[in-house]
Amino acid sequence: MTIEARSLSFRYGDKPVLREVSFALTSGRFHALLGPNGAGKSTLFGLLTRLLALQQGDIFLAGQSLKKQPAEAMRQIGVVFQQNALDLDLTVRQNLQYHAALHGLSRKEARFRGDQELERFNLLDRANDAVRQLNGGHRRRVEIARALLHKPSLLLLDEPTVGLDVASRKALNAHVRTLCDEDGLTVLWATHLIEEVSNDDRVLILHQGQLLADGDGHRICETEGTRNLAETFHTLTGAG
Ligand SMILES: Nc1ncnc2c1ncn2[C@@H]1O[C@H](COP(=O)(O)OP(=O)(O)OP(=O)(O)O)[C@@H](O)[C@H]1O
Repeated sequence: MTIEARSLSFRYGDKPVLREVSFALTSGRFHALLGPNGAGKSTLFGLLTRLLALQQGDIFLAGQSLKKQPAEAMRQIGVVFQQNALDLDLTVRQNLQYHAALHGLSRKEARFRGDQELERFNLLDRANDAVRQLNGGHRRRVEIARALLHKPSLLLLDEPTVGLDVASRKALNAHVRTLCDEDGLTVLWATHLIEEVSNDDRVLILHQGQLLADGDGHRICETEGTRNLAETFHTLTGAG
């Protein structure tokens, strides 16, 4: 399942934040949305998840406009926002079950799906622990497991490694990549950290609300005449 943005522009008041942003993600691939702080990544996520209302342009999910089929379309999407959104005082399992109920899963299904995801994320033994007892990396894993409970085909992650140490960042990034390889999940991973992006990824570089590059990492480097993505990112945005 793919998502396509067509000519998205967005402003807060009279401040333009996104300008004519267009792209189409490829089903089953890991896509890195790379942009410095303030580039407009979270705003773009807000539009893709309908937290923000479209102002200009449209978004298509599996060919259907979000304007026409919002509820149906949203069932295909799982989201992990930048801010941790788990209830720290509930257990891991309770957090998952609560979220599953919001998606209309029965109690039995919720328990089954929750435990299935926890097992896959190597967290089943922590199911009865309060989230507060988990380290940052494990909390993020629970959030991703939660986002996958309703079996979406597209996973959006907005700077999911914020606040994690280097080892946890690497592990989380690697884990999400396996979800693409093993489950055919389409992933859009927003980050300002070049080390989370690989040359083989599809890379979208956003800067000051404009998409400056979109393509396979190595191709972008060829086009820009740069040695690697870090240099490309720096040349295009001044960041990195
Ligand atoms: N609610 C808001 N009202 C006004 N301006 C906003 C609002 N939210 C974001 N902005 C501004 O819009 C621009 C893009 O912000 P956005 O959060 O989308 O970028 P980002 O790439 O996600 O950056 P970060 O990683 O720092 O969150 C920034 O200049 C930000 O200050």
